[in-house]
Amino acid sequence: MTAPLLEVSDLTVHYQTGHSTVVGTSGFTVSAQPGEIIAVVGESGSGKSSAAAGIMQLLPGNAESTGSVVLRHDGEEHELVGMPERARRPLRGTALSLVPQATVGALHPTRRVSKQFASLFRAHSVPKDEWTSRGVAALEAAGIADAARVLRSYPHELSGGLAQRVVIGLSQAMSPSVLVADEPTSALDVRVQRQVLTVLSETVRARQAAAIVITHDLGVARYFCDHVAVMYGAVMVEFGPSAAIFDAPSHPYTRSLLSASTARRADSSRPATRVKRRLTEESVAARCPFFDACGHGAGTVCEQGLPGWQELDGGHRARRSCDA
Ligand SMILES: Nc1ncnc2c1ncn2[C@@H]1O[C@H](COP(=O)(O)OP(=O)(O)OP(=O)(O)O)[C@@H](O)[C@H]1O
Ligand code: NI
Repeated sequence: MTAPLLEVSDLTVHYQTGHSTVVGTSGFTVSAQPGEIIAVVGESGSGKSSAAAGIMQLLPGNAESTGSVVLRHDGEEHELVGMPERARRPLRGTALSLVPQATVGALHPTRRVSKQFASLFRAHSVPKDEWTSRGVAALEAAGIADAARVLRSYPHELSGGLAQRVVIGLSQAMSPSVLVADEPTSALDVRVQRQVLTVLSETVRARQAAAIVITHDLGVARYFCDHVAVMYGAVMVEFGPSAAIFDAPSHPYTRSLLSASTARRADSSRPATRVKRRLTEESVAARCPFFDACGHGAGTVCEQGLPGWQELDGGHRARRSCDA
């Protein structure tokens, strides 16, 4: 097995609010091999964006992160946590790239596509005489046939699908080893979403890069991603190959997430929203995050600390102590 491109260990993100410290994500651990796409799923507030921002080290001012995020790019190893921002900045876009949310706003509306490549290339000191050929190559890699014309176009002259290919071309123009996409397509209609994800997954696999894709869409996790991480209450509760997660979900939360999505498809009603607790490091460590919902009463094993990982088959694991 080759060394993973991304190795995240025990990543924790805390937010300082008025008088308390809120946990965004705790103990997030994942690694991605070349060509691998990992989905992160879970309900709103479960810590997906906190994990993504922690990996990118693009955190708001009131946030603090601990743990380790190791990135391998061009034969070099970079530990992003604790690295001074001026050393980290040049790695973004080149070694590690954030795929922006697929909205019209992802492209500058009044600048030709070529200009948007130019600012990227300038920022990363690409020689000027290579800008056009590299822009064309990046667009072609994103499946755009008439790349030279698209490069000269303004965003409003492009269809939504084409604009999205441009965004994906831009995010990979510097051949980053790792892409992080937080809900990349949630603003698009379903048909365009699938086109974008097809391009994204094909380009990542073709380049043998790796991607972390945060999504609310279980279909995306199932059909576009190799592995799935399931989050609940700021912690990862299950991880495994997509087929294992969808065919043999183990954690009671994963099961409820999958059955809620099936029920929603059947009768279009939404599952009941749970009351959110503000999580602290103590409350995360105290019990299974799904304790309130799984029905096992007080004093049971579920309440005796955060369950450790149980290894199942083929890299599939779940953080569970009870047999619910
Ligand atoms: N800037 C912030 N300041 C304080 N708390 C925050 C901040 N950002 C996130 N949180 C808290 O961290 C927890 C995790 O939030 P996060 O945004 O990571 O979840 P998410 O899974 O991405 O949710 P969504 O699906 O709604 O995007 C939540 O309790 C949230 O309230
Ligand atoms: Ni989010």
